[in-house]
Amino acid sequence: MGVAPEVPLGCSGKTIPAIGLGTVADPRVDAETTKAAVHEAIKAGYRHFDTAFAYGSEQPLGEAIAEALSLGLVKSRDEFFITTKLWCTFAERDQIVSAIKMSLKNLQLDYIDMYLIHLPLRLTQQITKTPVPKEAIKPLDIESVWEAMEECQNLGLTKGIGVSNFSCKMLAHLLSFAKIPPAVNQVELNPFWRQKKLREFCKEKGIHITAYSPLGANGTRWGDNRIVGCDVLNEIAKAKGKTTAQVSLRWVYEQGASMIPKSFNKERMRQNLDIFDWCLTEEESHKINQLPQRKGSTLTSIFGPHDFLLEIEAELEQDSEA
Ligand SMILES: NC(=O)C1=CN([C@@H]2O[C@H](COP(=O)(O)OP(=O)(O)OC[C@H]3O[C@@H](n4cnc5c(N)ncnc54)[C@H](OP(=O)(O)O)[C@@H]3O)[C@@H](O)[C@H]2O)C=CC1
Ligand SMILES: O=C[C@H](O)[C@@H](O)[C@@H](O)[C@H](O)C(=O)O
Repeated sequence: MGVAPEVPLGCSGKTIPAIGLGTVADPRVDAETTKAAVHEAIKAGYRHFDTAFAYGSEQPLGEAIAEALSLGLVKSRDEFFITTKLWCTFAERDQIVSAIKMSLKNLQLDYIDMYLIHLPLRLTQQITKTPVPKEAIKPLDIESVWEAMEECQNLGLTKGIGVSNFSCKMLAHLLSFAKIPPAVNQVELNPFWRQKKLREFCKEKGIHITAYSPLGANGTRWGDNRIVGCDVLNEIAKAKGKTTAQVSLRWVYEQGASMIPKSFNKERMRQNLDIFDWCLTEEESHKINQLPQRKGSTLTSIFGPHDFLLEIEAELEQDSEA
């Protein structure tokens, strides 16, 4: 296995590597660059990778995995933990099994480890430009969509199923009818978006949280340097001989979540793995827990300022209240 410890996947008895590599580059990069970054990450010890149909990174990730297996860098497919996501244009009962099969083909895999509903909404058309027209954004028929997600797991196309960007309220509704409960909710989680309510709810219900944008998406269009440039985190980092990025990732790990920081830079991807043999003191955690809350990526910034999206955002924001 890789160098990252495994953390429990809720109460399932299964585990997930505590850290994985995110694969969305912004600005977007070509497939060869993504493939080369994944190759470097595998050499550094990463075994958990996060992708999505929408990212366009499934194919280069699949190629890098196939190459690592054929070179003997990794002995068996089972050593990897691969998450991918159902895109909103396929979020309908009768399209989901073919959507996962498409992702499997892109990834050159027989099964996925974790298949997530990417967002709590459906799109009736591909996004060609933003803002997306209001009439193209529809609510998710979660009961029938989840039934198809369960079918994916029952068919052996994925080992686990879960969701992404779901609120406590959405999860409670899902749990009320799910035959297979969601194993994961992948959400933004970092020292500036601490998701206290959501973390407590998920802990109680046995739903594992995976943190996206654990570094505040530094340098991307949907993020900024509020984490890597934060004086409080910087002070803690200096005292420990670490970087602010490492302090942020360590804080996420100490909340029991797994995380998927993206770095396509050889040194930084290695730096991000080096967070497991030291810890934050109570005082340091206390300081972090006082930082002002500010969410990075929002649905309205991706799709446009539509009322339905504003309602979802308001619901998601309640879950990060202190
Ligand atoms: N489910 C969802 O809706 C979402 C999922 N995601 C997933 O989560 C992943 C990670 O989230 P993302 O939003 O990309 O943001 P991150 O918080 O992981 O930040 C990534 C940015 O930080 C930089 N960076 C990485 N390591 C360091 C470091 N040690 N010091 C300073 N800067 C660093 C990277 O640049 P560089 O490469 O140059 O190092 C990159 O620009 C995505 O790639 C994607 O897989 C993301 C958003 C939404
Ligand atoms: O086209 C839209 C994009 O795929 C967007 O929804 C995602 O990139 C999301 O921000 C994520 O990173 O998961």
